[in-house]
Formats: sequence, C-alpha cells, structure tokens
Amino acid sequence: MGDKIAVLGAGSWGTAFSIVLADAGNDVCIWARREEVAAAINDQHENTDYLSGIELPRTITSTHDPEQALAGADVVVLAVPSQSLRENLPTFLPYVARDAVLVSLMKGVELGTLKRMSEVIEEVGDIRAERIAVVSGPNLAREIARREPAASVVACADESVATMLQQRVHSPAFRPYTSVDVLGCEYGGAYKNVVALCVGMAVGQGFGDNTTASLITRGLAETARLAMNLGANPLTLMGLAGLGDLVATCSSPLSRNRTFGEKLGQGMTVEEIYASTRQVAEGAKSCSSLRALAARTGVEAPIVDAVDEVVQGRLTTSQLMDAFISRDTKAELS
Ligand SMILES: NC(=O)C1=CN([C@@H]2O[C@H](COP(=O)(O)OP(=O)(O)OC[C@H]3O[C@@H](n4cnc5c(N)ncnc54)[C@H](O)[C@@H]3O)[C@@H](O)[C@H]2O)C=CC1
Ligand SMILES: O=C(CO)COP(=O)(O)O
Repeated sequence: MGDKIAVLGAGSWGTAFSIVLADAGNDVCIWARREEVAAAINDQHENTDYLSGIELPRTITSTHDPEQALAGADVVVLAVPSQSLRENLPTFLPYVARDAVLVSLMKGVELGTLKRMSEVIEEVGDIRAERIAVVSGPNLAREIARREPAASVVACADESVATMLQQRVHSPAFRPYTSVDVLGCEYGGAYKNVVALCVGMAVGQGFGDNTTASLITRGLAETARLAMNLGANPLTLMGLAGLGDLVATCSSPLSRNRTFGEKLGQGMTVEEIYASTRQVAEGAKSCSSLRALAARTGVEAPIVDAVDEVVQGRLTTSQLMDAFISRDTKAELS
C-alpha cells in the first residue's frame, strides 16, 4: 500500500487537515457527504462551503463514494461531527483496509454512551486500540489552511503507530508531537470546547480579560480533575491538546464554540444560533456528556454543569457568571 490517505468528512477541519497531509507529501482523497462539495474540490480546488478562498493542492481529490475514497488508503482520517460518528461508521467500515490506521480528528464525547470518539471507533469497528489514533491541539482550521505555523499531538496506544503518523503529517507549517495518552488528548479536546462556550458567554456580555483568564484557568483545573480521574496523564492537560487548545479556542473569534457562547451572551437563543450557522459547535452537545461523566465519576465540574444549564435554557448567561462568583469558596488547589 502507498501513501494515500482517506479523509472522511469535508468540513472545515477535514479540508484544512487535508492541506497539511498534502503538504506532507500524501495523496489525499476526501469523502464529502454532499456531491456538490466533492465537485467543487475536484473542479475548482476549493471547498467553497467550508473553507472558501483557500486554494487546495492538486494532490487533494474528493468523492461522494466511500468505497472510492477508501480504496488503497493505509491511513483513514475521521472528521465528521462527533455525534454523527456512530451512524456514519457502517458506511465507511466495509471499505477500510484490514491493517489501516484510523485517526480521529473529532473533539466530542458521545451523548448517551459517554464514549470518546476512539472508543466509538473501537466498539463499532471491532478495531484494536493500537490501530486507532487521535490528532488534537491548537489547530483552528482556517489558520492551518493558511499554513500559519502550529503544533499538535498525534496520540496512539501503540507508540510506533504514533511515530509513523507523525512522519506522515509533518509538513513545513505543521509540527506534530507523539503521545500514548489518547484518553487525555480526547478529554482535553472535548472539554476545551465547553470552556470556550463559557468564555464566549462572558465576552458576549462585555466582560474583559480578567474574566476570560479566570474562566480559562478554572476550566483547565476542571478538565484536569475529570481527565486525571478517568486515567489521563496530567502533563497531557498541560500540553498542546490541553492548555494549548484551550487557549487557542477560548481566545479566537474563529472558534465556533466561542462564537456560539458569545451569541448566547448577547441574548440569542440556542435555536436561533443553530439556525444561523451550518458549522458544528461540539461543546453545545458534549457539555451534557461531560456533565454526566463528571457526575458518574464524582468529580466537581461547575463549568460544564452551568454551560449545560444555559444550553438547556434553564439558566441565563448573566445568572451563570453570578453563580460562579457566589459558589462556596475553597482552596485553589483543592
Ligand atoms: N474546525 C476546526 O478548526 C477544528 C475542528 N475539529 C473537530 O473536527 C470535527 C469536525 O469539525 P469541522 O470539520 O470543523 O466541522 P464543520 O462543521 O466545518 O463540518 C462538518 C462536516 O461534517 C458534515 N456533516 C454534518 N453532519 C453530518 C452527518 N450527520 N454525517 C456526516 N457528515 C456530516 C458536514 O457536511 C461537513 O462536511 C469536530 O469534532 C471538531 O471539533 C478539530 C480541530 C479543529
Ligand atoms: O478545535 C478547534 C481548534 O483547535 C476548533 O475549535 P471550534 O470547533 O470551536 O472552532
């Protein structure tokens, strides 16, 4: 098998990551859910719907046919919205080569099962964890597509697989580090989306840098508390897939999660926000999963609890900030 990589999902990150893969010397075939998106990538070399204005390398092609996308691919990258992964996998799996490595780009926790994306792949595909990897870090799609320098983490339980992938994704603008802490990277990625929603709510109400820095810092403490309880290496949360991604997402107007929170803070309803964009804000769903996971684990998680309450319409964004400040006081490191 050669150096073809299949990317399943033609949204902003699937497309931007394809640029990284192409720059790193791989032939890339993107599976697009809609034929017109595949046609635009093939004919205009642009994903006009999700990454307009960015010219795609000629080594990127696209198709609506999963069999064609997956034929001859030894690396399979999954980039659909987290909550749709389970329903999509049966369409892809029959065409995935036996020894192919599956790479999740997704940052969410499944509603109901409370599973991470690699766990969903493992379960639905009956695939060993050693063949499943994740890529996670401060990687806002549009900046990556513009080839602005950035780093990320490639994690797999099998370190040799992580190293193989590291070589396949190392491009002139994209620097990957290996890790074996898949769980830590996945919780870091899912949690930062919820914290970014919360930061957005603060920004939307007009609050400044003290408020956002306080939320980011306490958000990291909360992320680490839950992830470590579930088995993460604490240093992962201090790294690119934890602190790095948290800072990037919470600071950037490009973040869909932060923007979603900002709109809530400005008074829009969840329904109005969903109607205003077709792009996914994973935290608006994963806040419920992470909340349930924290409750099941017995971990205190005031930020996911409160964000979930706001998203469910049971708390306003101004009540949320008051609730944080008036909580029972405690030691910082408790
Ligand atoms: N955009 C970014 O900067 C980054 C995104 N991610 C993660 O990558 C994952 C994918 O996100 P994006 O590409 O940004 O999302 P997006 O909203 O830009 O695109 C989602 C893609 O999935 C397709 N889609 C929507 N519903 C679907 C369904 N039910 N079944 C199959 N396909 C469906 C859409 O047509 C679109 O092609 C998410 O988990 C996100 O957290 C990770 C790092 C960076
Ligand atoms: O994960 C991301 C950056 O690393 C993208 O964040 P958003 O999904 O909030 O846009």
